[in-house]
Amino acid sequence: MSLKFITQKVAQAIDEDLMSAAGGFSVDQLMELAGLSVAQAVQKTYPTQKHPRVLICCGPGNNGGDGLVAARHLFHFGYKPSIYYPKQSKNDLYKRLVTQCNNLNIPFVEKASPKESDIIVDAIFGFSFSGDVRDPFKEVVRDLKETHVPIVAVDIPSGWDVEKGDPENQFFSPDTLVSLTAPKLCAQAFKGRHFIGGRFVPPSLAEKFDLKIPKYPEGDQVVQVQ
Ligand SMILES: NC(=O)C1=CN([C@@H]2O[C@H](COP(=O)(O)OP(=O)(O)OC[C@H]3O[C@@H](n4cnc5c(N)ncnc54)[C@H](O)[C@@H]3O)[C@@H](O)[C@H]2O)[C@@H](O)CC1
Ligand SMILES: [K+]
Repeated sequence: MSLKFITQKVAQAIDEDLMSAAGGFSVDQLMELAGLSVAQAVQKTYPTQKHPRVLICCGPGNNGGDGLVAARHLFHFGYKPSIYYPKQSKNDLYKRLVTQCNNLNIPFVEKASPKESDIIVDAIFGFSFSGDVRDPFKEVVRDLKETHVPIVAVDIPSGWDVEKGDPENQFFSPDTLVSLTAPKLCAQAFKGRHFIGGRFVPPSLAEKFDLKIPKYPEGDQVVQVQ
């Protein structure tokens, strides 16, 4: 089945539609399902016994929120997550997600150390990223290019232009990408393992934006498309 790759504007419009009065969703709900998708993609690809230590790098927006949710699910799946979250949001939703992780004794680390992990989840930037990477994220994005630890990117590989991707290979290319709702244009050039997640799109919305949502197997929250 062919996929529909969407622009940054369309990704934002879908998000707004889902959370409009007509769409009826809250951001918490969507983030919960997005984070669960990411955790499932990790669990399907990197078994707990072989890859217990997961470093989750979280950015300041909703992509980072997906990472916090994924950390909690990964803990319950039997992994040993740790979280690098250098620019913590003061928004109530994020504070609650941090509390939930604290209650599981998931450590928040001062520095992202790829060497001390078996998998890295890149939840730094999503579809609202633009321009050049600014601090405090320059160093971690650079470190991710140098590591050989497998990286699972949430929605967009951080640093990549949402539409143009990374034509000059300036940034890391993840082993696995979990596109939420629908892949963005940058994913057209992606050659690695590719999942679609975020199983919350009603058929009417898929039709409105002409999305080609692949068939999810049974109760799975992700479907592998490449
Ligand atoms: N509709 C969907 O499919 C859903 C999307 N969700 C997630 O939400 C993401 C989008 O979230 P947001 O719109 O909050 O945005 P992002 O999480 O993409 O990032 C926005 C944040 O990054 C900062 N930023 C942008 N460019 C930067 C740069 N060059 N250097 C440093 N910082 C920069 C902004 O100041 C802002 O704080 C998606 O990619 C996805 O992961 C889910 O949480 C819920 C459902
Ligand atoms: K990301």
